[in-house]
Amino acid sequence: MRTIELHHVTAHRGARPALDDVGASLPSGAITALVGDNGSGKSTLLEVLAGTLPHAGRIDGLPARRALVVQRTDLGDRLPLTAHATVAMGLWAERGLLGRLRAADRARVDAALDAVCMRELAGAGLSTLSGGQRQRVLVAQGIVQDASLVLLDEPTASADAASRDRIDAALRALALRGATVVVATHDRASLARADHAVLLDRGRVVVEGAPAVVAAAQARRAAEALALG
Ligand SMILES: Nc1ncnc2c1ncn2[C@@H]1O[C@H](COP(=O)(O)OP(=O)(O)OP(=O)(O)O)[C@@H](O)[C@H]1O
Repeated sequence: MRTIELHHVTAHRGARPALDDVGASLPSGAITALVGDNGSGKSTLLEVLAGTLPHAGRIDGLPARRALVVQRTDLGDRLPLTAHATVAMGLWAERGLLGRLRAADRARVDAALDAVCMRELAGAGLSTLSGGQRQRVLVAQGIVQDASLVLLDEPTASADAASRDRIDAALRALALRGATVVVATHDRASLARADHAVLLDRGRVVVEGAPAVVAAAQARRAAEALALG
């Protein structure tokens, strides 16, 4: 698999550009962290990569099999679904609306639940799970799709330290099997554990490179903003 390359990518939310002339490289077999303040364009970039938001500019190397994991910890309040059924929904795009799951499908769903340590709670209703557990189920829904590009919007936002570690380990396993993993995150530990990082500010790329370099740039900018009052 090859690196995904973005060239002069621009995308609008209403009349305003939410991404403005973005250039970046997303290596395969690696985790890329997207960081930046609220409203800097992280979610917009994920949606452009997922193909759910139109854009101008060029993206080379975008694979057909893409999975987007959104941050929706309120999900179970409205849908009477078990964790297992939620993960099985990840197979719909590939297999159509499923009736009875085949043994091979069930094995894939079980493996995805295993990857986030949620197999024991497979039969639990989403509404009975904590925010962090629901988030793990959504990550499993992303894993089950066997996508070459896995996009996750703040997958550890409402997770405790143990859930965060499990999610990060599951993302590492995806990268090890060759996937390009892109994670929008505000979590410094997740940034530090990534292989590559992109810092966005108001829709533009400020710096791209090693996580430590990007973290230092982010800290410098925060200190400058504080000094300016
Ligand atoms: N549905 C929407 N309609 C109009 N504008 C939007 C919409 N969603 C986001 N925006 C705007 O687009 C810009 C980029 O938002 P985006 O959600 O991509 O940022 P983000 O970096 O993911 O932020 P956060 O860290 O808060 O999730 C912001 O100016 C935001 O106000």
